[in-house]
Amino acid sequence: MGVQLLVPIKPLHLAKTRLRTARTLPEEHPELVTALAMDTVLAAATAERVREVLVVTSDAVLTRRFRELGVEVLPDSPRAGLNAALRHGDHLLGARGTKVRVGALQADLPALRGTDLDGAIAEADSERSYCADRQGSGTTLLLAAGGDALRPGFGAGSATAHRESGAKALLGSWASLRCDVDTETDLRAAEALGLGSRTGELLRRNDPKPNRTGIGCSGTV
Ligand SMILES: Nc1nc2c(ncn2[C@@H]2O[C@H](COP(=O)(O)OP(=O)(O)OP(=O)(O)O)[C@@H](O)[C@H]2O)c(=O)[nH]1
Ligand SMILES: C=C(OP(=O)(O)O)C(=O)O
Repeated sequence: MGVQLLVPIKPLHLAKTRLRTARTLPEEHPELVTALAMDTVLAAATAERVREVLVVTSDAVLTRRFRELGVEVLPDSPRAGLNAALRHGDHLLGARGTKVRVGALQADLPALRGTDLDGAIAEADSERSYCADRQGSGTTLLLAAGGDALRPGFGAGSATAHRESGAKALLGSWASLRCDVDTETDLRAAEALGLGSRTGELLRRNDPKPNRTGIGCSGTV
């Protein structure tokens, strides 16, 4: 049957404000956010237990870029906020009559492996379930039970919120599914696991670090 995964992404000019890494130039930040999300979505699409991956966004550039890749994009909720965006996506699928089993996947999992996602979906069985991030506080994946509503509780401390709302904690190791990237430290952790090609290429292009001073920075000095 397979899961329909909603991947919410903020407008590029608002996204990933904590991820001001010195490894990309400020003007490259939208490209970094896009690369993280594309690596996430393309990896998720390789999972055998995933039927389709749908991006939820109001950003015109992201909409065009994902559609060019053949990924369906749902319009964001008129009401701001991550949980509203997810409820809106869930509602749109229900209204179409195409809803099977919905899940929400964070858009910042650039080391994701389809096999880890398959492992989590298998462990969830048919129950409403969540996978916490590597710190144990956030949530990287939330799966609804069967054709039920998703009931997302994302935000600070969402792992606890999801557990307290009755969702089952998924306990497998799945390092690539738990490694969401909010900070430079997270980006290094994802890199150690192996980044997807888009994020990896963007960072490699900038190694050694971007030269903001105009003073030579390659080779020895
Ligand atoms: N479609 C949509 N996605 C959202 C919205 N708010 C947050 N998201 C997405 O939800 C995910 C989790 O949000 P955060 O981890 O807080 O990411 P962020 O807000 O981009 O990062 P910071 O600015 O560093 O807090 C990210 O993929 C966001 O792009 C929203 O209003 N609409
Ligand atoms: C919104 C969340 O993401 P993050 O921890 O990445 O901010 C969450 O985990 O619920």
